[in-house]
Amino acid sequence: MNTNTPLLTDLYQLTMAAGYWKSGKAEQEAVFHLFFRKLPFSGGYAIAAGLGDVVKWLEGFQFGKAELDYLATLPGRDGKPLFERGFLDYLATMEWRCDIDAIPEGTVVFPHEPLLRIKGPLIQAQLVETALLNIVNFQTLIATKAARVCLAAQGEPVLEYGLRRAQGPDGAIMASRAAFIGGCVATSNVLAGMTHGIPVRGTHAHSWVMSFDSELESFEAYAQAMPNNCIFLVDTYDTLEGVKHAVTVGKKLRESGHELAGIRLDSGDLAWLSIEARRILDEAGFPKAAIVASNDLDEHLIESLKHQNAAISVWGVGTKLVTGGEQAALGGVYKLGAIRDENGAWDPKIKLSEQAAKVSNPGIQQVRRFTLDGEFRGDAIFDEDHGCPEPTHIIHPGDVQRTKQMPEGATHEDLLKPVHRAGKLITSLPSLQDIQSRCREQLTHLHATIKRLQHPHEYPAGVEQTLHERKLAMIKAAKETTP
Ligand SMILES: Nc1ncnc2c1ncn2[C@@H]1O[C@H](COP(=O)(O)OP(=O)(O)OP(=O)(O)O)[C@@H](O)[C@H]1O
Ligand SMILES: O=P(O)(O)OC[C@H]1O[C@H](OP(=O)(O)OP(=O)(O)O)[C@H](O)[C@@H]1O
Ligand SMILES: O=C(O)c1cccnc1
Repeated sequence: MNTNTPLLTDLYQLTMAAGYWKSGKAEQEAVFHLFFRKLPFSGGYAIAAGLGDVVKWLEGFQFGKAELDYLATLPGRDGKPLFERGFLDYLATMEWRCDIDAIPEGTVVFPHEPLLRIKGPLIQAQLVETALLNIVNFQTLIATKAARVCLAAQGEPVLEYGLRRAQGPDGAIMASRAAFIGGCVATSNVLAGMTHGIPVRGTHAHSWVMSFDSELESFEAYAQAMPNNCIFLVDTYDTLEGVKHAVTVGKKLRESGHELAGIRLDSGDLAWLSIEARRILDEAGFPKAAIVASNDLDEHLIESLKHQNAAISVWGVGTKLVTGGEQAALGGVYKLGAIRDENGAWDPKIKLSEQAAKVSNPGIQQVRRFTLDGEFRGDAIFDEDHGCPEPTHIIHPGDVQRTKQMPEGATHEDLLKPVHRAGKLITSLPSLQDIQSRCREQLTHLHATIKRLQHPHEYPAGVEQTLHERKLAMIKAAKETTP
């Protein structure tokens, strides 16, 4: 199915677009920000991901004949066409003309920070909301999960095994991409390998063993067929007997000039079995044979197995990685920050809420990150139109009592970088490998307490004080004028 079309959207984006067109607001310049309010997995950080696919999706942002013909068939509540011909003719000539600034993929990010900023004709910036959220929410969720899993594995390789249990074919490809960004070294998903250049790896299933009269016979046949990819799944009948069969075949492999790459454990007590398997392999002269483990793993189980001194050297993680496990979605949102008035001045916009953390930030936002002694020390969300005063004070987005000054002597960097200008890509996008390296490097700048799984320390990310004060004034004014 081709999802590279502007129809990958909610109908209400198109009804609003028709409204903007009809009321003469379509071309009015607006700024939207895409951000999330709450970190996933009760964690201490998230990893930005999805921008590469956003850029690809926007390459297909044209209303072609098929799309327009379909839209022309949609009925309103009275049975007459929902969309006027004039509006559809306008869509037919539409070309993507917005500016995009984005936090590069693989960057550690925090609540309320715009991951994407879209500036351009109101109608266009509005029409892309749903697809951008779909792409960025999912990939940021999975890249974050992968980073957590990989940190728990303490640098040992993590393989992504999720295709069979992912949320559909497209979700699986995006999950493989995001999992690689978060630190997985390879995927079992061959199409993701071809599409994104992710290394592919694989062992064999229980069915292979079961299709032979004995396990030993199955390993021997596999060694004949795949002498350069021998990782035997040893738990079909009796795991430690399976390890011994792997050793028997490993010795024959060696005689033919090949090496036993390892074994895979997929059930039972993975700590005890891995320790026993390691002993058998070492004593038989296979100290380099890897022990791969799989079976419903996630970051918590991996951390527990590490505490139990499991002798696992490669981690195969599927379902809980590619689906997000305990968290099915990242709740990222897309909000209007400002709109240009008739005089050409930016008019900041705010969405009110009873909950402080749900009141949107007004203006044209940028994120400034402060680094001291190689450690990320805090982020300030500020309005680019007003600048970021120094020294910089930030206010906690959900609790105005909590303020913090960014440390003196810290260096700083603005995280949102130009990607599109007037609809054209003006930067070269990094390779997936470079994005993965960035993610790994970024995580080294976070204090260990922010990365721990249980009750992590909260990273200081907040609204710059003068922006906060303007926001308070806008809330007050809005409450006074709202009937
Ligand atoms: N030492 C361990 N400590 C904590 N959890 C473990 C340990 N060993 C295995 N597990 C996990 O316990 C869960 C249950 O594993 P177990 O193999 O007993 O059952 P299972 O998944 O039903 O087995 P099967 O795959 O054969 O159906 C799995 O998620 C597995 O990863
Ligand atoms: O547990 P996950 O993290 O989702 O990892 C993927 C799982 O998929 C396979 O099991 P499956 O029973 O589908 O097939 P197999 O064991 O016969 O290979 C594999 O053995 C893993 O257990
Ligand atoms: O290659 C493997 O071991 C594999 C692939 C997919 C799912 N589970 C295991």
